[in-house]
Amino acid sequence: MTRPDDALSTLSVALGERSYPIHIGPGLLGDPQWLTPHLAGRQVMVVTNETVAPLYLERLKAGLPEELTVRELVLPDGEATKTLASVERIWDALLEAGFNRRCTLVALGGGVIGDMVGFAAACYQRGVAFIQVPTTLLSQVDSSVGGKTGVNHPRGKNMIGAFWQPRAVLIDTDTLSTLPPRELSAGLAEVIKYGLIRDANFLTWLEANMTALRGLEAAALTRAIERSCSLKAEIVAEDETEQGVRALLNLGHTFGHAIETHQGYGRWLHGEAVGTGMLMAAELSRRLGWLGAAEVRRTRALLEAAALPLEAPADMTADDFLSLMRLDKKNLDGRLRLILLEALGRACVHDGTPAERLAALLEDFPRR
Ligand SMILES: NC(=O)c1ccc[n+]([C@@H]2O[C@H](COP(=O)([O-])OP(=O)(O)OC[C@H]3O[C@@H](n4cnc5c(N)ncnc54)[C@H](O)[C@@H]3O)[C@@H](O)[C@H]2O)c1
Ligand SMILES: O=C(O)C(=O)C[C@@H](O)[C@H](O)[C@H](O)COP(=O)(O)O
Ligand SMILES: [Zn+2]
Repeated sequence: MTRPDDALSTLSVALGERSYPIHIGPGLLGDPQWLTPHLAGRQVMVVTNETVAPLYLERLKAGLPEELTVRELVLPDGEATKTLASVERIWDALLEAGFNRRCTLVALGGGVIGDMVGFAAACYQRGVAFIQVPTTLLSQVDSSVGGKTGVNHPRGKNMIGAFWQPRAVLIDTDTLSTLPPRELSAGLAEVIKYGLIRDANFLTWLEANMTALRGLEAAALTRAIERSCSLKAEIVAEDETEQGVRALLNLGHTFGHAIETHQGYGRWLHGEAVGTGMLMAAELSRRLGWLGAAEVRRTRALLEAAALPLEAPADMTADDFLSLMRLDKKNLDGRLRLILLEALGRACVHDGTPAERLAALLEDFPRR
């Protein structure tokens, strides 16, 4: 039986009283039935950015009942704006509107907006409700789910933040029609991540469907979003605050965050840096004797098919990598903790990588 193209699906992030739904499908934005049940009270602040506002803000507002007090805040675009100063603008707007503890923040946009709005909600009057309405592939498959919120610091990525879960995640797959190809590829990096860490069958499916995904074919995109969200929801339900298994979602991120920070936030997209970082992790796993050369070639081919960069930045030395990687939040007691691959579809946390093996990888890994 084939699934109709306009079918909606709902997943759940199981966190007891704080459990929430992830609704996935086309046409969700303007339809009041999805947003309204999750509002905490009558005050709603929609936060978005200058790129997304002209595309989707009116559509979202059309789905809100008239009797609500609705305010909007349109922030500048870009990873470089993921700062405490931008979050202060959200708090200023809430105070200026006289919003109280029963207000709801709605994050309409990609992961930058989602992370900042979630953090603003976590702190405003010690915590108010928020809803994620992700509009990039990356935010639909990853950042909108799981409650990691926060901002960057000039010295390190996502260094300031809080765990704060949304009330709901509303994924309108129609929004992907306006996404630039480079952003689509960045999102595919996090999709590939799920296959690499936890689902070898999904990885095989991605290999067979990469052309359809890059061609924005609705059925393929929906399946990739559903599988990604389902894997993430499972992990978050098991380990909300990253005491154990959740760290696997960081595959490629120790290298990737170092690239993003070194290059100045925004020159490399998060997904691009993570894609290259995953290849670095796969190659290190091979050098430690866990992966075979053929498995690294498979990983590289899939990243290449997703049009992701396969080389590290030319101006980044091994020492640049190491000094930034030492700041990573996963490290404990001065030991670097890396997510490595024991097989395609199975990842582990490793804190015993010999320093000389890591240094050699960082020296040898191709640059462009
Ligand atoms: N909290 C988490 O668990 C988590 C997970 C992964 C990534 N992140 C964070 O997410 C951020 C990256 O998110 P991102 O890739 O969505 O980047 P982004 O938010 O910068 O969005 C990418 C670009 O696409 C534009 N855009 C958004 N929706 C669009 C649409 N439908 N059509 C056209 N353009 C659109 C945005 O304005 C922006 O220019 C990073 O800061 C990363 O650290 C967080
Ligand atoms: O949800 C998680 O857990 C992740 O690690 C998902 C990552 O894709 C995401 O980039 C996250 O923001 C990284 O978090 P950090 O704690 O390494 O900053
Ligand atoms: Zn990520």
